[in-house]
Order: sequence, then structure tokens, then C-alpha cells
Amino acid sequence: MPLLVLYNPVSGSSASKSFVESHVLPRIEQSGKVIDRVAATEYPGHAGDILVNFLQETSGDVVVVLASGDGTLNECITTLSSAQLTGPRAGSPPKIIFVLIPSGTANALYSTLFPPNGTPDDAYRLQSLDSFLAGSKTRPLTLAITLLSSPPSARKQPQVRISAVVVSTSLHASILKDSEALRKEMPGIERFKVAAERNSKTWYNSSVKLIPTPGAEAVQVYDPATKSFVDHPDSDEDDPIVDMYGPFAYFLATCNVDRLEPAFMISPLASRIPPTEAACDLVIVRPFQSPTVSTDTLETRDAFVPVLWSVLGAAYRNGSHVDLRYNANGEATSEGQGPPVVEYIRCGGWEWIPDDDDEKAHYLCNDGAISKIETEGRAVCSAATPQDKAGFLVHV
Ligand SMILES: Nc1ncnc2c1ncn2[C@@H]1O[C@H](COP(=O)(O)OP(=O)(O)OP(=O)(O)O)[C@@H](O)[C@H]1O
Repeated sequence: MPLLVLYNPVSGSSASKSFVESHVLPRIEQSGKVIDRVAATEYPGHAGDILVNFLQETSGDVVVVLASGDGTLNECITTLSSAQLTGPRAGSPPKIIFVLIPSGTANALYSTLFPPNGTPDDAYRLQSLDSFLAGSKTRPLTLAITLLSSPPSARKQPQVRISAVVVSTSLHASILKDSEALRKEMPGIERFKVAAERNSKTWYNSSVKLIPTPGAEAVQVYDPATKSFVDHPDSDEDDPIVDMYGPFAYFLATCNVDRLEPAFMISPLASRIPPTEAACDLVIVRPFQSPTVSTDTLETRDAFVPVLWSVLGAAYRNGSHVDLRYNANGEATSEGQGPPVVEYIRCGGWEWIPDDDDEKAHYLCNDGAISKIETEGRAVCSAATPQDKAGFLVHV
């Protein structure tokens, strides 16, 4: 199988080049496998171009040893998903089998597939490579495909965004948008915390539709009492679509991952109760679910900040936010029978239709990249099942 070693020299702490040269290339060579090309990205978007060129010069399924973060993986998948391959490859996209060398800031996919236990060492980083060299298992990636639609009057084609990790709006999209500007002064994950504080009092006005997975009759919602998914009370076989109204403080969908950083387990049920078909796990916080919030004022937003921090803090403690409940004072607690603080949904797709006059509700993050939904537009996301002969897989 053709083998490409591809690294992003500026991802994470910019250590991928030396790690590839000192650990990855020697290990592959010792195994007797032939490396067809070693390439470094030279600019944003370059990873996809390198991969397309490599495909045009080879045949059959290919292996890509990728030393980067999630953003570069996304670039490979996004470019490939819309590339017009020519010659023998025309009309028959191959399987791309990724071997991940975690070299980014967050490494969400890698740390989900290989949950860290203590400080990562070289052996930790080489597990996907070891799986490849041993001819071990692969796992297909589910893709979340988001269409950014303009208002019908604009008569424009929707823009497509593909994600293999996360699609979000609200606080998470704001954090990613603002943290990019902090990257130079804070190369590590602390920039996400600084950006979170700056956005903690913002609520986002939007309406949402939730659509079940093809194999389920109803949208699924996590029930902390039974610690299982149950049919959403507003979804059944006759009328499966759930309508949800804001304001929203947090709205985030993941696929393939249970965490966005090694310790930030925001969608823990993805691994505790794995989906049986392509699905998005949605983590939603709506302040009006609190028994003490019924208006959107500066005071209620101020008062809600501790609830939001409780959710995000509990996500860092083994994803325990999914079991938080409100007490009578509107505090998030891990006891009692109050309403769940987090609405944890499993569905096949969703729509986000931001209120026209709420500019911040128009930002969307997909695998770290920020897009803006047009005024009167919407984002429509669905989880896609990988095909048999094409698609993206990862060595695990
Ligand atoms: N040579 C380059 N110079 C500048 N930017 C580059 C170069 N090569 C790739 N990039 C860009 O670097 C960005 C960050 O890469 P990547 O996502 O792999 O790392 P990260 O952001 O540190 O990690 P993570 O996504 O896991 O948090 C990508 O969006 C990519 O477009």
C-alpha cells in the first residue's frame, strides 16, 4: 500500500519534524515497509494538496502517517471530500488509512482513541504507528457534514464544512474564535481558558431542530437517573423532529471523540455508551432550563456564570457534567432529582437557525476553523456513515 509520511512543522509545540525524524521514520524503516514520500506542510491548506498529489501518483488504498493536530487531519479530509481526482482515480476515491502521531495542541481524536494515563511519553505517541506496523485494527471515521445555507432569496449553493471531531456554536465557537488570536503568546491549551473567561456571560439566541439517526425512531436524550439514553419526550415515530429554543449558553456536537483535549471529556457517552451508527453527540446548556432563570438580563447572565463553570469544570473531571442537576437555588449539583443542567442528545443531524439580530450566534466552529453563518441563514449538520470502499480510517 502506498505510504505517505506527512507532518505539520508548526502544529502544537512545533516538535513534529524532530519527532518524525528521530522516532517515526526509523521505526517504519526497521519494519521493512517502504516509505513512498515524506512531506512537510508549508502553509495552511497544504496538507490536502500534498495528499491529492500523492493520490494522483499512486493506486489503491493509501496509508498516511500524519504528525499533526486535529486541524491538519481536518484539512486532509476536507480537501479529499471535494477533490476532483483524475485519471484512474476519477470517480473512485480510495480508502485513506491514517496513522496518527499526536503533535497538535489538543489532539482530540488521538487522546480519545488512546486515553492518556499520566504525562504522555514517546511510547504513548507511537501507539497508532505500532498498530499499523503490527497490522492491527482500524476504525472508520464518522464525518459531520455541515451545510451553511444563505437565505432562500440569495439563491446561492450552501457552503460545505466537514468535521471529524467537533461542530459547535455558542461558547465553544467563541472560545475557538478568540483563542486563535492568542496562539502566539500562549501556544498551549491555557489560551482556551482565557478565551472562555472572556465569553462566559454571552448567551446565544437561536432555534434548533434535532433529527434522529436513521436507525432510531426518535431523538435520544441521556437520562441521568438511569444513566442511559431514552427517547426524547418531544420525539416519536410519528413526529420525530425536536424543536428547541434558546437562549443557549453552550451548543456543541462531536463525532468520533469523547474529549476535545486529553482531560476535557465533553462528550463522555461517546465512549461509555458508543453509538451503533453514524451519530452526533450534542452537549447543550440552556439557561432557561434552570428553575431560577426565566429572563435574559445582565443580572441573570452574571448569576449563570457559576453554572457554566460547574459544567466545564465537571467535564475536566471525567465527564461528570452529564449527571449534574439543578437544585432549588439554581446551583449545579451532583445530587438530587432536579432538572439536568446539560441536555446530552444523540441524533443523526441538527439545524441551528440563529436569530438575525444576534451576531455572536452566527459563528460556527468545525474542528477549530471558524465560519460565519449569513444573516437569515442557517447551519444544517448531519452525521455520515462511511462507505465500504472509500472513506477514512484510523489505526487504533
Ligand atoms: N507550514 C505552515 N505554516 C503555517 N501554518 C500551517 C503550516 N502547515 C499547516 N499550517 C496550519 O496549522 C494549523 C494548525 O495545525 P493543527 O491543527 O495540526 O495543530 P494544532 O492547532 O496545534 O492542534 P489541534 O488542532 O490538535 O489543537 C492548521 O490549521 C494548518 O492550516
